[in-house]
Amino acid sequence: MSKYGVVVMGPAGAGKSTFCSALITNLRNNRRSCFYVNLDPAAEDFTHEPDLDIKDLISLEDVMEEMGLGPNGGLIYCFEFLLENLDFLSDALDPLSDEYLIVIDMPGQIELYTHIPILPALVKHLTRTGALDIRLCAAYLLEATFVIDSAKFFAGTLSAMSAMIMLEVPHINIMSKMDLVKGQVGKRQMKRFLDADASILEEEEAEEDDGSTNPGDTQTLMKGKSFNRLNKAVAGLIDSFGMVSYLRLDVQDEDSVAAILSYIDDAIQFHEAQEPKEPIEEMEMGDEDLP
Ligand SMILES: Nc1nc2c(ncn2[C@@H]2O[C@H](COP(=O)(O)OP(=O)(O)OP(=O)(O)O)[C@@H](O)[C@H]2O)c(=O)[nH]1
Repeated sequence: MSKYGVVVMGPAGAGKSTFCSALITNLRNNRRSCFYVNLDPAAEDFTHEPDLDIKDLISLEDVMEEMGLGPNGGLIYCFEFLLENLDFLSDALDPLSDEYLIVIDMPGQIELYTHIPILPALVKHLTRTGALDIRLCAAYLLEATFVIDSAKFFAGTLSAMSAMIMLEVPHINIMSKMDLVKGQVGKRQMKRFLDADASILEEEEAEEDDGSTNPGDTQTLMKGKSFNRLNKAVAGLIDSFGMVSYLRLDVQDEDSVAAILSYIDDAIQFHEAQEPKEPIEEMEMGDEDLP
């Protein structure tokens, strides 16, 4: 048995910090030990004070001021600095006993999860056998009201998929802010997206062909017949990964938070049962892993 943790990711404003807070409340109410790590160097207000805060190592405000960087460049700089100072994490996480769930709140800039190797290097450090050896699960949040049309749904799902491929840890998708999906039409619409398949695009192409529309959901991924094959290929790709299932989250509803927590527990245990442990020598981080 080892320590385990969840990395909470997703675009800006998706509800990551609110979800972390709901998760911590649930864990504490059930007398489970948790350790809250804030890795957003710009985050200010917290419902639960972080046990470890990247701002104690480096703050985005200072970096922007002193290095003359903008918010995105500044964020990358903060993470590069964190990677050069991994003892900041190790010193705090290493002494924790095995029953702790470590909740890691990430910033909303999705480039961190999609195309630069910073987060994979960080995850490697956290999970490395013989070092911190934390069993990690990734939770990727997308906001329900944002993904209620298929263009945004597929764009969001592709970014979630990209994070999954980059990190190589058990991954769950979460549709957040479900309380904002109102009315029968909205709920019916959302049901199609919670467990979607490529046929969503086909249905919409048929609707466009016969001129009919679906309230609040009239876009295909890319409009126009010439894009039909590309739309289908993208949808088929997502389908083949089995990635288009979302857990629903309404932070006001404790049952939805508890259900997600049990998925996190299961994902980590399943992964632990499946994955042979990698020896520490093979996981040594080389220069090529660093950004
Ligand atoms: N109605 C509703 N609002 C929510 C929910 N979760 C978050 N919010 C609101 O959405 C806004 C953004 O929430 P955060 O938790 O700060 O989102 P975040 O993903 O951490 O944001 P960044 O750190 O800026 O990327 C806040 O105003 C929250 O109160 C939810 O489940 N329902």
